[in-house]
Amino acid sequence: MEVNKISEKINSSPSCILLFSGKRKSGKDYITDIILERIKRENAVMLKISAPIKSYWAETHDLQFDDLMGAGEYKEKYRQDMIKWSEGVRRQNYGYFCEAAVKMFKAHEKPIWIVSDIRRKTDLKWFKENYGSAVKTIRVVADEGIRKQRGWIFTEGVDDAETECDLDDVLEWDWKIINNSNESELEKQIQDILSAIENIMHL
Ligand SMILES: Nc1ncnc2c1ncn2[C@@H]1O[C@H](COP(=O)(O)OP(=O)(O)OP(=O)(O)O)[C@@H](O)[C@H]1O
Repeated sequence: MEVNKISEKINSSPSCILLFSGKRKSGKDYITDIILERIKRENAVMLKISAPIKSYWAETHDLQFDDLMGAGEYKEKYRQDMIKWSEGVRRQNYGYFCEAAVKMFKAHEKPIWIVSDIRRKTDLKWFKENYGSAVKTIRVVADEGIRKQRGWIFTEGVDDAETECDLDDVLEWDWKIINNSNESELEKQIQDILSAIENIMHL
């Protein structure tokens, strides 16, 4: 028990927080899964800001949390309502769901955090305000044609909504990953990020 307490304390300030954003089907999940796999399990945790929103929605509407988190059609039925509700909460406290995700995934137990679904400038702001230089930002980019091949279809009310577009005019990212299905190019970009993490961890 005591040992757990100590390690929690040591890791209570994360060394590195990777914030990923990108358009639908750019490959955020694909890439963050690879990065998580390559980092030692005991060092990293994956956070999804959408998880506390979907968890609340599942509980209060008698729905399946896993299906809401999945890539299938199930979540689409509830998307607009979840967005509307979460926007109301965010208006009162823009960091509410970021903080809820940190708690939900017990992120403070690990030194490296990977957040796969940053959508708003206020998400960036909250992490930077709270964790400063530990925060690194990554934009995943893929050509529209490639995203279409991966199943993306432009949907009014979704692809033109703030949730998908708020970060389009942010130009400064620590890394931009081009994910057009060129495996060796992607591998090199992932290696750059892993090397940077390694350097940070050895400081
Ligand atoms: N480099 C790649 N090589 C092969 N398949 C890929 C690659 N990148 C993404 N994919 C595939 O494309 C599909 C979409 O990728 P992914 O789910 O990671 O996108 P996303 O940005 O998380 O999408 P969304 O925002 O809609 O959740 C998935 O089936 C994924 O396996």
